[in-house]
Amino acid sequence: MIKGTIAIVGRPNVGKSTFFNRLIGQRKSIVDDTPGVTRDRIYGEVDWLTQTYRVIDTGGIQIDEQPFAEEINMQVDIAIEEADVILFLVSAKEGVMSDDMAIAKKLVRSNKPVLLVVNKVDNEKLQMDAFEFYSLGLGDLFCISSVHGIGIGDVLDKVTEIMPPKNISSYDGMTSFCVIGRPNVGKSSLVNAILKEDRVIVSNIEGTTRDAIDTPFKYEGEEYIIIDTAGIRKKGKIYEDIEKYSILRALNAIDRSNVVLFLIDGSLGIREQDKHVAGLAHEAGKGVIIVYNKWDTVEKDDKTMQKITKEIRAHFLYLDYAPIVFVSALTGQKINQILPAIQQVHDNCTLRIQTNVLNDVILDAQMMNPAKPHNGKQLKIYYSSQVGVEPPTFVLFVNDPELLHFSYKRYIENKIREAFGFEGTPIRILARKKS
Ligand SMILES: Nc1nc2c(ncn2[C@@H]2O[C@H](COP(=O)(O)OP(=O)(O)OP(=O)(O)O)[C@@H](O)[C@H]2O)c(=O)[nH]1
Ligand SMILES: Nc1nc2c(ncn2[C@@H]2O[C@H](COP(=O)(O)OP(=O)(O)OP(=O)(O)O)[C@@H](O)[C@H]2O)c(=O)[nH]1
Repeated sequence: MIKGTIAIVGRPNVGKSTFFNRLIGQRKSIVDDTPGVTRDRIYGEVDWLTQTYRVIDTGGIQIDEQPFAEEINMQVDIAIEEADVILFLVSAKEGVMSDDMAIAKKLVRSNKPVLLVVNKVDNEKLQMDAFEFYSLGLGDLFCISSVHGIGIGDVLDKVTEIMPPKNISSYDGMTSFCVIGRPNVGKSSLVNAILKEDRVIVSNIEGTTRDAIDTPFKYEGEEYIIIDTAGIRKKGKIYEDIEKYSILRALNAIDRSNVVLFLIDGSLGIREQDKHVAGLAHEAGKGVIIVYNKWDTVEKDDKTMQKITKEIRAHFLYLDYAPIVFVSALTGQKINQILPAIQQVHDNCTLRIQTNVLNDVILDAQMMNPAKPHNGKQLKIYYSSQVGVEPPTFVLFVNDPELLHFSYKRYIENKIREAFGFEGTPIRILARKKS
């Protein structure tokens, strides 16, 4: 689980993206395997000791035709809004610049934990030069060289030390969910339809979901909470028009949710941008429900639903576990299917399978269809056990983890799903060598 968000800020050319890539380095290749996810990504994850943090490179958030000072200003605003800890990057090669001072001033006022990180300290001489950054008034400094990978661990140690604890436990016992989707798919309308009262402003102008907060409510004895995805409050429309920023907002909401509703606009059908959104939902390891909205606008006969289901499956192969519901937020058609679906999916996300029952299924699967030998070596699964929930995570104890190939893992996953359901939740399967 993500334990907090780190944002990198700094003026251009101090080495933010080099540092960012260094942080997310070893995980990048895994994440980039998800199809449809933006390649020039500005967010990633870093594992440090036992924790996982989200990292944002604000340097990648740009607005067209904005004066340069405006742009940095916005990047710092976004970091202050989104991050739990801010890493302020400066460069020992260039020394203190006026833009550094402007950023420092803003950060000091923000009351967020800030670490001053002096980059490009490639040698000892530059280390001496770094001292001038004490003049920025941000306290201790961390000298690093992103290119050479020096000093990064000390920064992450400090991040771990000062990261404020996440206050997610207040939502214990409730099912939290968020609604994500391209602009204008009907997110606010759906929230309103679920709540049956106008707590969220609805309008047909793109990017108008604002000023909402997490909304708890009760339905048939169960407690739910809708996690808000609104943009920076009252900072103006410009922020909400930035696609990369809306992705960050969605990530933040997804982190805090048990279940994600991924909305598609039925009046337009599946669009390219939907793939980015779907990728976010899938990567997070949360429960996912695909909601095909504006069903009222679709001309249909008795085959339409089947046809669209096929289309959705073909476009979002990696979300094959997610149930699909067809609704109209406007007319209220089939809206009553949503909360039961959320509840069911959340139950599946937290389902625990008894070890002996699980082992029966896995051993049967293995007997029916043993793994194909690889270089003359045959995979053997001795036993397995479920080690986690949200998402359900299984460890297979095997003779050699290298022998567990993607297709066989897929086969085992399908057998687990056949036996236990798990609709709506991704499943993780890991292989360990039996000791
Ligand atoms: N010597 C040295 N050069 C570095 C180091 N880190 C980054 N650089 C170089 O500094 C230049 C700028 O690096 P970037 O990572 O693109 O900087 P940035 O802050 O992301 O720049 P913008 O994208 O303009 O915001 C590149 O030529 C890097 O190779 C370092 O630790 N030492
Ligand atoms: N016909 C029809 N129109 C809908 C439905 N749901 C939403 N709309 C309309 O679609 C438009 C956008 O709805 P919103 O709920 O504001 O969409 P949103 O996704 O929150 O939009 P942003 O805040 O821009 O991201 C409004 O004009 C809604 O009335 C639906 O089920 N059927």
